[in-house]
Amino acid sequence: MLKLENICQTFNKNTINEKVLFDGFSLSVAKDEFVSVVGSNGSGKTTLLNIVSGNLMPDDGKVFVGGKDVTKLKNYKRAKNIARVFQDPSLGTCPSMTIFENMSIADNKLKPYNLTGGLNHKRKDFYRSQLELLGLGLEDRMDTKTRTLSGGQRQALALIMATMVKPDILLLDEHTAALDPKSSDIVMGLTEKVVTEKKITTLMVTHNLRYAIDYSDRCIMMHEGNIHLDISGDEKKNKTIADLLTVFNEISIECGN
Ligand SMILES: Nc1ncnc2c1ncn2[C@@H]1O[C@H](COP(=O)(O)OP(=O)(O)OP(=O)(O)O)[C@@H](O)[C@H]1O
Repeated sequence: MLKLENICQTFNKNTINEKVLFDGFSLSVAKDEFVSVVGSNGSGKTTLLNIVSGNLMPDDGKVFVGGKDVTKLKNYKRAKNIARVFQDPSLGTCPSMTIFENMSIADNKLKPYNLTGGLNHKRKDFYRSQLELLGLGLEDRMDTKTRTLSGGQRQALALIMATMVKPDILLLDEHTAALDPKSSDIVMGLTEKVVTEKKITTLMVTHNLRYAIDYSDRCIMMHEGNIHLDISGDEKKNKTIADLLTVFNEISIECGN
């Protein structure tokens, strides 16, 4: 479903701050696979998501989604097929609009004039059923402005909005990092439910090693723009957080951190 081939990316080329991040980076993600991406600060996780979403055009290499070469496609065009939930709960929803208005906009995503499409009252029952999936009672608060929701509720809503029109790929960019431990667990559980029920190919960047092991089909650990560890199946099942931490520390020691 997703393929990155020989990606090269250097920041601040030919300056004293030159940073070669990717030098022939490749990754393939199968359809419906849920991949967690962990790694130290600066290892390239967010840049990887930016390259997939089209927010950053790599210096070299190719990006394929569903077999189609999207390397030259701008981010707003890729948004039809790729959805993203960010770390900051305020980025996924419009705070001055109600839950219903926010969902109408997300629902009209693929229509040509989505802002003028207006509110689709005929779809209200569908929106309600989507919100019911969350089990947070938001279906009874559809006229509530989203700015009055908690961070966890907003992230849960952002998740539903991002997946309401099923994307080919869902990018989760540390989407639980700004939440308290309980809300974070709730949103992570909801993520698993939504992604499994809707069968969405997912790439989740997280610093939470427990989430990385427990919720994904496959876990990759990045280090300095390379994949240092790539585990799935029984190999992943048998790994503990302590095992992952050991690998993490080994890399850091090699680096002299
Ligand atoms: N626009 C940019 N200009 C210059 N350098 C950049 C830019 N974007 C990323 N970098 C550099 O590339 C490296 C990887 O950054 P990236 O944000 O992808 O790491 P990360 O793994 O997501 O880190 P974190 O866990 O801290 O979010 C870092 O050294 C960063 O400073």
